[in-house]
Amino acid sequence: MSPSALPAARDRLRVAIQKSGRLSEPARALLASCGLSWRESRDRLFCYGETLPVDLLLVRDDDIPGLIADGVCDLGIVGRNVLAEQILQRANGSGQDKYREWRALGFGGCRLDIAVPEGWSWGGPAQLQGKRIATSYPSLLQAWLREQNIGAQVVPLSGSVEIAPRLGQADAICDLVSSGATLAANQLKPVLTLLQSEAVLAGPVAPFADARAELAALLLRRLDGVLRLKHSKLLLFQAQRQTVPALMKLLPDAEPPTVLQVDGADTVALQALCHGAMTWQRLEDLKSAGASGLMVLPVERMLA
Ligand SMILES: Nc1ncnc2c1ncn2[C@@H]1O[C@H](COP(=O)(O)OP(=O)(O)OP(=O)(O)O)[C@@H](O)[C@H]1O
Ligand SMILES: O=P(O)(O)OC[C@H]1O[C@H](OP(=O)(O)OP(=O)(O)O)[C@H](O)[C@@H]1O
Ligand SMILES: [Mg+2]
Repeated sequence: MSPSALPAARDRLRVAIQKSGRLSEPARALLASCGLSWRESRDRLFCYGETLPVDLLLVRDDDIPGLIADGVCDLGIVGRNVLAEQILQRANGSGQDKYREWRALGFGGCRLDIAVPEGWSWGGPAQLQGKRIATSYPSLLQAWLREQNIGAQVVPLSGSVEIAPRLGQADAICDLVSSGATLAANQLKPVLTLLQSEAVLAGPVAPFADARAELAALLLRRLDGVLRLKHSKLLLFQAQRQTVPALMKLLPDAEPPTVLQVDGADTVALQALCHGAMTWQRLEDLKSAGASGLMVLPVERMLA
């Protein structure tokens, strides 16, 4: 799109998410937990924001970076794997990035791995010299091969990459791995990780120059609050004052606690916001160190 065709100033924010697939439900749930709600359209492609002027566009995940680059959408939720691949592809053409990762969102985790037939004894990246590698991420793979100074042939495929070695199309593959079940089913083993991926919020490199700037800042503030509290719990307990330092050593992930005197004696009540997982084992360790009346409460929202 030429600069003159850029969309006019807008006072609503448009966020693209995957229409259907692995990221669609968690992306929607995350935005809803930021206080957004939408009126459903009949075609389920565009949802009008009701609580805030933030609309949703439901699309194929691969289209999200391009929609942001063209200014059709302001923000998008997409896998880092897709974003990184398209940033490289576009950089080849223009040398300029128009969008970037704004926040990692903590779901949709997977890796972009190189995998080889189980029968290979793996001796390191140099073993890929002169080999054919099938992938849906040709730019990321090409960039890595260049960096490693390995001459290998990249075989681009849009899907079912794991079957390529069995079909004789390639010697190795470079594809997304989560549980590893698909690799195992195809007698392949992972040997290298090129990228650790998760869903990310993508947005333009240049700041918004109209009302969208404030809306994006509001959304980011809420997102940060939600992401920060994802695993956080409020821990309540009682203890003897002299045991508090030892107990706090067991809570390195806690914010400085609020300490309240319970009676005239030495007993105090503590409340501490803990950011790590509050497992049974941790509660039992606290009890052994002198804590009593332990209670773990969920934290829904926080505004610093
Ligand atoms: N096995 C996996 N485990 C976890 N996350 C994954 C896995 N495979 C892919 N992902 C992540 O989820 C994203 C979306 O995957 P999905 O399979 O839904 O995409 P798709 O088939 O390309 O969908 P679309 O129809 O929107 O193009 C991927 O880009 C990646 O970030
Ligand atoms: O390590 P695993 O847990 O087995 O997951 C890895 C598989 O998941 C994805 O495929 P998907 O299931 O989305 O199929 P598709 O790529 O054909 O759409 C990815 O492309 C791998 O093939
Ligand atoms: Mg896709």
